[in-house]
Amino acid sequence: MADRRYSIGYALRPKKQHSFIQDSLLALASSRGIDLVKIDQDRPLSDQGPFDCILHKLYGEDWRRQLKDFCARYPNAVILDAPDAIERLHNRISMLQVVSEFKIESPTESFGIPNQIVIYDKETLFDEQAWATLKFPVIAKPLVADGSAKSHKMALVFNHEGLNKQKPPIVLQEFVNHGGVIFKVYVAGVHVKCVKRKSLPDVSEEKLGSLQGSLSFSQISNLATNEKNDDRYYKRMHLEDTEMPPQSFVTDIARGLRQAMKLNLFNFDVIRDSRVGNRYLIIDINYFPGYAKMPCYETVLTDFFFDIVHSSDKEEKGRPNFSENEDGSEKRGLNVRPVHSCDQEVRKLVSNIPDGEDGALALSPHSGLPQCIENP
Ligand SMILES: Nc1ncnc2c1ncn2[C@@H]1O[C@H](COP(=O)(O)OP(=O)(O)OP(=O)(O)O)[C@@H](O)[C@H]1O
Ligand SMILES: O=P(O)(O)O[C@H]1[C@H](OP(=O)(O)O)[C@@H](OP(=O)(O)O)[C@@H](O)[C@@H](O)[C@@H]1OP(=O)(O)O
Ligand SMILES: [Mg+2]
Ligand SMILES: [Mg+2]
Repeated sequence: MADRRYSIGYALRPKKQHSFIQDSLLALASSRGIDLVKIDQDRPLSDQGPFDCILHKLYGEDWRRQLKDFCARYPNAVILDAPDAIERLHNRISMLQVVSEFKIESPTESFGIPNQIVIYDKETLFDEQAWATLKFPVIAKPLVADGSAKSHKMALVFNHEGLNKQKPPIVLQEFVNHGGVIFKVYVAGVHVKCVKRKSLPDVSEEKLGSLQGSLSFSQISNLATNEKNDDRYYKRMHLEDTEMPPQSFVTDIARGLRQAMKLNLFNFDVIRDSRVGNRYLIIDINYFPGYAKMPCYETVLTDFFFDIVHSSDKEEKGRPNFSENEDGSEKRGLNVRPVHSCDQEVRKLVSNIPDGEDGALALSPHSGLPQCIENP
């Protein structure tokens, strides 16, 4: 009997669809028995499918209702992810509260969040006592993180004068010097991948005295990145010398966050506190981020989809810990394999482009197709 095929419906905004649903992803998923099918947003969801799983990044009451109706009709379908779980990330306070909800054992590294307060109105903004516990510079971030352009508009505030311009409700978060490099950790179920990006430069005490008011910016780490965050990008952005945080440490944080939030698809931004060297601060968590910028995104996402549809076979659907071993430890997926040259693998699959000299390809344990291998 032919192997069963699985169908994953996706509902994304046009920009997201364009970046995420690439031919290379469709082809790799298809080769492993998974069809990614576009959901027609002009028709009721429950009239479409059936789908084994729904992948979505849409908001609003109508969409929630549609998901509910679909689940009533297809109770075995997996929804990635539950709207209530995603909701927590739409507020920058509840977003980071989750960081205190789990612990990890590490003899050398520690993690947390920067000092921060929330300001709901102008009066409190002018009330010195409210922010007496904070040290300048601070970053003023809109409290709401709903994906709108406005929700990404931030300001680096150097002194009291700079606070006057800010429009509550905002979070005031201490700016922590971190060497101008941010780590973005992409999570798809048990699969975890950390990349480096350019960030705001450090602000020295001497410079702080001479800086006026505030400086506005938006999505700084996304500048110049519609490209993959690979070695070429690191070289161009002079990031190649920055040491990565230990992979086991970021994987442990990813698992803690995933289980506490009950989310499968997110990334989190981490900075390394320059004053403490081995202390890491989580500053942002995003639902369904720009995975396509991650090296090997096709392989990571296909592995994840494979986990999901096969765990739903075993009626473990929707559980964030679907891929744990019997003793409770996680199957690490991508993390345990030495990897290099992933684009080649996918290009070969899509268009039969032959391997170059460095195209050392390993065989997939599942399909016999070449696996994504990354630079060690
Ligand atoms: N506490 C902090 N200390 C130092 N730099 C920070 C801090 N918070 C934010 N930044 C810098 O500001 C940038 C934007 O902040 P943040 O990630 O919170 O915004 P965002 O709009 O939610 O970003 P994204 O595009 O990742 O969703 C970060 O990438 C980092 O460069
Ligand atoms: O495309 P979307 O609108 O989902 O934008 C998301 C963007 O992904 P993109 O690169 O695909 O644009 C993400 O970038 P990376 O962290 O991966 O760099 C990050 O900025 C999210 O915060 C954005 O989601 P939002 O907060 O605005 O909902
Ligand atoms: Mg961010
Ligand atoms: Mg964000």
